[in-house]
Amino acid sequence: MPKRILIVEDEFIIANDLQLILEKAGYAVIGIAVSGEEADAFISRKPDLVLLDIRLKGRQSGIDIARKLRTEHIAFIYLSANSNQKILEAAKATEPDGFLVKPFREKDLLIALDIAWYRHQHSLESKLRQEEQLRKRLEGLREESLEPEQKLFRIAGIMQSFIPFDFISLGIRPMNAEQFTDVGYRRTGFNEYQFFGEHEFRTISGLQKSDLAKIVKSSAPISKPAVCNSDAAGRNRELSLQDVMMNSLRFQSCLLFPVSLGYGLTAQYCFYSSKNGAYNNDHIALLNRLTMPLQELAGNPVFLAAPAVAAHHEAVAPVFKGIIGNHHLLLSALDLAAQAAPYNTSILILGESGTGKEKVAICIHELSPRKHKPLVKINCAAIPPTLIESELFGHEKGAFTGAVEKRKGKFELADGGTIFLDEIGELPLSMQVKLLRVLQEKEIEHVGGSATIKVDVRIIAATNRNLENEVAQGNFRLDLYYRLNVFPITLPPLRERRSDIELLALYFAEKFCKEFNKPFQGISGPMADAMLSYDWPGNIREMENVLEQSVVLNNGKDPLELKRKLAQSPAPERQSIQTLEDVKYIQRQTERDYIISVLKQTKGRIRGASGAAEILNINPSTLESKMAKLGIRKEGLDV
Ligand SMILES: Nc1ncnc2c1ncn2[C@@H]1O[C@H](COP(=O)(O)OP(=O)(O)OP(=O)(O)O)[C@@H](O)[C@H]1O
Repeated sequence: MPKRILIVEDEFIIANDLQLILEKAGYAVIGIAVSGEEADAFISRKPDLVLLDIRLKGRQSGIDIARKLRTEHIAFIYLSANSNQKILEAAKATEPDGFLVKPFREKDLLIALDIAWYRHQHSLESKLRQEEQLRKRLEGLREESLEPEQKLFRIAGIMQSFIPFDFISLGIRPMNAEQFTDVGYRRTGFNEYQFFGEHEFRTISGLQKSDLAKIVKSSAPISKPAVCNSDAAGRNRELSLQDVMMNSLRFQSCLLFPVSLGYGLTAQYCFYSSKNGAYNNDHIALLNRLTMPLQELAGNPVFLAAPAVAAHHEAVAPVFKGIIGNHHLLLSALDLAAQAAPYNTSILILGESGTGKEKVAICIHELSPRKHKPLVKINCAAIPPTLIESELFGHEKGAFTGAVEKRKGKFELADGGTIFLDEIGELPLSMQVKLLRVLQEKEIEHVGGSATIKVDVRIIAATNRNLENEVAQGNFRLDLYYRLNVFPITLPPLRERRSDIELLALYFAEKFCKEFNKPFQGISGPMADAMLSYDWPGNIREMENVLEQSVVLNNGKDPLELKRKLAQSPAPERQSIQTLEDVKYIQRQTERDYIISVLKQTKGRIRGASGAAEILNINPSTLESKMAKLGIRKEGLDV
């Protein structure tokens, strides 16, 4: 059946042209609306996709219509000649499935439609599947005989990837006795929570038992879901428990969701986040759809008598093995990873060099049903452009000089499993077309061969580049970008999650002490201070190197010390070389120092005649990849 398109455009000639192009390409145009009011009538007929001009006749703009389309889950593409930044920002916030700047070519329109439909289908389909899973898991809890506080603990684990929170609580309103009975969990890691009963609520708020109960009793009961942000003006009402929590634990936003339990009782679920503006109508809509199971789970009056359990940390499952940290930015990224892992959706991991993109890719594979099949990694920057096609897709015997025998490519090797395309931003344009074909057709051809080979491979790509900029500069294909960007996950740089520095430092210190068989005597005060105030341009990889160096050069009796200043990399002090690790370490430092000195000589220039790559006689992409691995940043060279 042809896809049904609605055109919302007040310029008659453009609308007519669009209709002709669309019908020629096999789409069914269900109508042309010139205003929001006219569009409303067509939207009720549920088009598959809407082409939407931003400026329209009448009171409503295209952006107003877009908000409705979003809630109705209808795909839409903006068509606009408007480049006003403010309007573009507002348009972006409605999460369009595409954007075309007028005037555009027929070809651009058809590609945009194709991509928009693919993106919409994938995101909607996966959202629905995930929501179904969520409902089933919540309903499943009913069958388990769990203590009330265990129940909220399990609800927390199930909800965390859908509604981001740093704290979740549940209380029954109104409170009858002068007794505080709310329970809560503070998120301390991926699937790790600290229990909060009356004692913990009192400790963090500094309130007496009776004062806390009084606050809850005097807070106006809520009957409708509500979102509050810490920057909301005009707080002239009575202090509520949410205010106490937001102030004491410095939360920036909260979402209150009441469910009626009958007999005048309401269960109040409350989600708190350290991020301002973390909650929106989509979260409320999701909770509304889950009212039944949430009601049944809270409806047990035993909740009222939740025993005060001592604070405990509990790790449910080590799903993200070896990923250290509990900053909310990291945890939100891991939530997304856990959500996407079970499906075949392509994933794009974004983040600066050394933030853990590869590590997260490995975890996603391990969490997917493909875990018993291979995970094949390929660094697109490290392979010379002339070899990359045969590396990825394999070659026939004699396909080129040196191809002495037929060889399988990485895609075939990864069949049934996952391929991790690291530094995807470095992929030459000619290869980008071929990769797009694999994504669309799920088949490859050997270099020098003509037979097509079916492959079943899930793609996880990663980059430290801003791909949108690369697209704008013509270095990356827009269609491939959209295909890969179905599920983006951004890993925060270490300087944006400073609270994890200590945890990571201890983790690496202990790891290397074990590896080099040295007792761990702690980290010296000056080293800890320096690490906490440093910006870590090379992120976790740089920290790992720093700790490795400190352990290698430590005498096993004193606490670890910094062996070089963190801001720059001065020439290494001469050290006694006793083990193979010492040799490897010094080799790496020497290579790092040599590359830095060449880069300083070329004033940071890598490519072109007399660039660092030419002087070092290596490929520029290989040099960039080496720099990333050795934690060298052009910005930090001081040239
Ligand atoms: N959260 C973490 N906990 C512990 N170790 C980590 C964490 N994140 C990354 N690492 C370690 O830091 C190093 C760099 O991580 P990784 O190679 O995954 O980064 P990357 O973002 O893929 O880097 P690049 O962009 O340079 O390829 C690895 O040794 C990895 O094991």
